[in-house]
Amino acid sequence: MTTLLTLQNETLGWGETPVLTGVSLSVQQGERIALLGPSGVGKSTLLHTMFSRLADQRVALAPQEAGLVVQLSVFHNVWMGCLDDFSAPRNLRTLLWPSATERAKVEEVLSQTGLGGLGRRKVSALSGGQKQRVALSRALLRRGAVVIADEPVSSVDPAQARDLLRTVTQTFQTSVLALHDVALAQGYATRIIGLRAGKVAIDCAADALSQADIMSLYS
Ligand SMILES: Nc1ncnc2c1ncn2[C@@H]1O[C@H](COP(=O)(O)OP(=O)(O)OP(=O)(O)O)[C@@H](O)[C@H]1O
Repeated sequence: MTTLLTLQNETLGWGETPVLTGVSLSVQQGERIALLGPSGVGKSTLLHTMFSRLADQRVALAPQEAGLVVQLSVFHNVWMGCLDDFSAPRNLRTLLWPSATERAKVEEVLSQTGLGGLGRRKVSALSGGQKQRVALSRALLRRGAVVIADEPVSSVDPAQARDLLRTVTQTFQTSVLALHDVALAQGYATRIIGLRAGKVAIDCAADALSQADIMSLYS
């Protein structure tokens, strides 16, 4: 088994303010990890730390606020996922005159996220759920060893959320997703990390946990 990152008794936070203390965990290649816990407990904080510790890997990131440039088209926002694969002049050319091949590559991932045919649409004209799927499409186009995503399907319907997580699983060998839907998390994850009151309260194989075990995070 290959270990991608390890945290050992670490305090995580922003500036002087600790959010999580005594965090010890590692992420192994091939795991599908769901990060659960009440709002504000520190899921994004932990994802941020994991992302920064994976600097030697190609990581696709879908942050909670999506990080989209809403004045640009869906195509351009998705293409951003692979900007660092190309030179600045090539990226400038793509910004102004995307080629048919580039458009087709993006269209392929858009069809996987239910956004087929919307490449030329301005992101500002999309719904919240569509914007979320643009952010996920950008991660899918990027590919990489790991995907880190913060509530990537919170604004889409349950059936679509399951389909999208299946696509994520097929594209990435390793994934760490913050989720708020416990049933969705149990269906997707091989491992669940649960945060409660500033600590890692659960770190366990998903199939070894009952619904009640998980709900204790929220009581
Ligand atoms: N970029 C940031 N700068 C400073 N403080 C932050 C930042 N992001 C989060 N925090 C703080 O860290 C704490 C934990 O927030 P975090 O976003 O990690 O929780 P969360 O579990 O992801 O919440 P939610 O489910 O609501 O997204 C909060 O007190 C929050 O204000």
